[in-house]
Amino acid sequence: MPPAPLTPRQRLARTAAISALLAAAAAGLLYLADRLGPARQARQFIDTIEASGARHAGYRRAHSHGVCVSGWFEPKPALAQLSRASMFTQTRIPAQGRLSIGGGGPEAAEAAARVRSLALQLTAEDGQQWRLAMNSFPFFGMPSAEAFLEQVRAQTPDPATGKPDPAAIAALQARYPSARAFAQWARTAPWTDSWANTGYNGIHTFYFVDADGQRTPLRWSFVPLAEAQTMSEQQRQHAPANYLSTELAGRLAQGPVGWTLQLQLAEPVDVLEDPSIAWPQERPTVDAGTLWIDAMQPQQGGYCDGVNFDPTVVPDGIVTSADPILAVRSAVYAQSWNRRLQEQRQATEAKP
Ligand code: HEM
Repeated sequence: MPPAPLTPRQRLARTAAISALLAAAAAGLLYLADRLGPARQARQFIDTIEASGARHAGYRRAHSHGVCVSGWFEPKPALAQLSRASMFTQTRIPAQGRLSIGGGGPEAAEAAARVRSLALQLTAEDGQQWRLAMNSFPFFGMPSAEAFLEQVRAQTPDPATGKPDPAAIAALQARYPSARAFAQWARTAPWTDSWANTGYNGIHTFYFVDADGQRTPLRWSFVPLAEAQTMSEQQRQHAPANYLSTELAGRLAQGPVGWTLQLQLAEPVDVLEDPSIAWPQERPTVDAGTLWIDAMQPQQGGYCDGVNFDPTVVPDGIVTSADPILAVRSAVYAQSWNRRLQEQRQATEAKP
């Protein structure tokens, strides 16, 4: 016997049920695309970086060479006015970090690296953390993660020559003004002779959120207290491989080294979500506290080796901007961290 025809009410209920199922499936797919998208992009990034010659088992895929450092941060009252982060009401915040050089392998010559870096992890008494990973350049060379991936590909040595294809590099510079500006910075910026007299820039926009929920867009830099001394090209070429580590150890034997945390406040015209565009120097700044480093240890076996200095780890009172490069960094660093920890575990298990 054929089924009885549906009443209008039953037809409506069936249509509603099918629509609900379709909506749930679509929402599920969107969720999966969102979850898998960044992870897939991160794997692609790390695979490309490794193919460019930077696969050093057990080490970071970038900034592989560095030392662990520790000390404390002394916030100024101005900081607690801009951000309600609980740590900014403390007089001292314990700081752990890592000083490193950009690119290169774990054995890279320290003084020859154009880019130097400072990563930090500040931990509040209530356990909240603020992680930062900054470089000595004042803006990023590429306006998007996709453009940066293109650059990593272009820098991959051609098997025939053992060098990157100069035409590919030139093409990138022709296409991206920020790449040209970066090359100009790399050619002309002073080469200081110490990690301690180098400045480090956050370059991404973050929001500081005060007790009333007021959001201030800003970027930060750590400006060295140590006097700048520069190195000539000849001095750099003849410096021992561990020049910066030895120099820092000598300084720390005399006492702590410091940097002022300087906040640069945005004007309404400033581009918030593109770290390849530096804000004009005349923007107002706030001196927000002092970082002191008083100890260092080798990264091998040091506590910083196992830390992922993901710059999107922020306490309540700091909010990341929608800068897409910042989001990509988070996924890529996790991928790099996973791979190196897995390799370290395998190496330990393989030991007799
Ligand atoms: C799409 C852009 C970027 C990619 C794909 C990328 C990639 C990486 C990777 C793979 C690592 C190793 C992470 C680890 O194993 O823990 C790393 C480390 C680092 N990156 Fe980036 N990076 C990007 C942009 C930036 C920017 C804009 C800055 C600074 C302003 C920066 C600063 C650093 C620093 C300081 C480290 C070393 C952190 C540490 O000592 O653990 N990176 N980066």
